[in-house]
Amino acid sequence: MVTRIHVGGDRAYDVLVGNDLDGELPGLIDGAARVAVLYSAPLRERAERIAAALPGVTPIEVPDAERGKTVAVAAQCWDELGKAGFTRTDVVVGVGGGAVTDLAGFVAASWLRGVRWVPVSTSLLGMVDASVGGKTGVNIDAGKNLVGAFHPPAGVLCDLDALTTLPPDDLTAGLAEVIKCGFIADPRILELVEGDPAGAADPAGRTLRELVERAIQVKADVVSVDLKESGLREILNYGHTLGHAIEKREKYTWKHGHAVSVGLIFAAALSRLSGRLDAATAARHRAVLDQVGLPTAYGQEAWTDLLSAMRVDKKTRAATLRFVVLDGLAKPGILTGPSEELLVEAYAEVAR
Ligand SMILES: NC(=O)c1ccc[n+]([C@@H]2O[C@H](COP(=O)([O-])OP(=O)(O)OC[C@H]3O[C@@H](n4cnc5c(N)ncnc54)[C@H](O)[C@@H]3O)[C@@H](O)[C@H]2O)c1
Ligand SMILES: O=C(O)C(=O)C[C@@H](O)[C@H](O)[C@H](O)COP(=O)(O)O
Ligand SMILES: [Zn+2]
Repeated sequence: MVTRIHVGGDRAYDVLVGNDLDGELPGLIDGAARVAVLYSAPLRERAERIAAALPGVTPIEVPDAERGKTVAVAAQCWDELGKAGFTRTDVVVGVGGGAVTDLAGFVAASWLRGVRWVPVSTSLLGMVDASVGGKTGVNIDAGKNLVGAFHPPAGVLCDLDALTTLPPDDLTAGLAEVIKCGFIADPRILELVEGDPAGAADPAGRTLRELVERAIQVKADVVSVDLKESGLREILNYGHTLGHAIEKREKYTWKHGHAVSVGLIFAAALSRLSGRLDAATAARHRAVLDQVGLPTAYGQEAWTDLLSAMRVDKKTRAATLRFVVLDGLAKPGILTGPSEELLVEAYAEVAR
């Protein structure tokens, strides 16, 4: 059974969730004479299978994970498109996790000022988050995803079969974004994870499929009305202000989902300490993240680095830091300009 989740707005498309979805791809690249297929080594065979059914393929193997999400790799991809004579009716396909699809989307957004692209999402995090919503980009030394573009895909394929080969640690990392969606919008997600943590991490199970569909729906509902993050979309950044700072400090060697997990503890602490969230809901963050084996702590000595990294967060306005917080379960809001004292107090809950 294929589930189709619609993403609305000016450039609407569908996210398909199911098994054995490769046959859907030719329909999404209609009219293209050339297709660039971007992938990294762990997805080589999958990409080759997909490429076999497409016209005029330029295969582009990129470095794996965050090592591929750089300006230098994007420039190599542009060179390949140039050599292939890639035109405005051609299509970029990204086969992989969030890092490869963010790169592929950015290459598509910047080539000839924007050509079509399709993420074939193969990681849990990619399915529930990175491939949906049109945020594309690369990391630079100054910070995570600081160079990029909003460029919605033509469609998204989330083939659940791919999750059976995903390393367990990466599957767990994806659960951080799923749990984030539970706190900001859909508490049923939290009940499902708390009630069946093993099922939540079972790539062939029904619990995980329901989690995938629910998390995609949360994201689709938000980006359908606010593609360019003029307001509502900021809620999807819950846990990310500190999370991205950790990724930068770790020179992008930490998994995004792991950093977001620590960031969720910080965001919950900020919400509680600013008097906006009850203690039980704040404590529920650590409990559920612990249950699935996600990290919830980071070093005390890192604080100064993290604070300066948070200053370049995209939600910052002038010198004012802004954080997504909760005013209750599924009631996200913004905390503007918290005192450094409050930030330090909240960080003590991460560093303990
Ligand atoms: N654009 C967005 O809205 C958005 C949202 C959330 C996250 N992101 C980005 O997504 C990235 C994280 O994505 P991720 O967690 O997928 O990490 P990732 O892309 O680095 O993939 C993790 C690892 O799993 C491997 N892998 C992926 N699918 C596999 C499969 N089916 N079988 C075997 N190995 C497989 C990858 O090759 C990689 O080694 C970060 O860069 C983050 O910033 C973007
Ligand atoms: O789609 C969004 O908007 C999000 O904030 C989702 C996040 O999970 C994701 O990591 C996103 O890439 C972060 O965006 P950024 O604009 O803070 O780089
Ligand atoms: Zn994220």
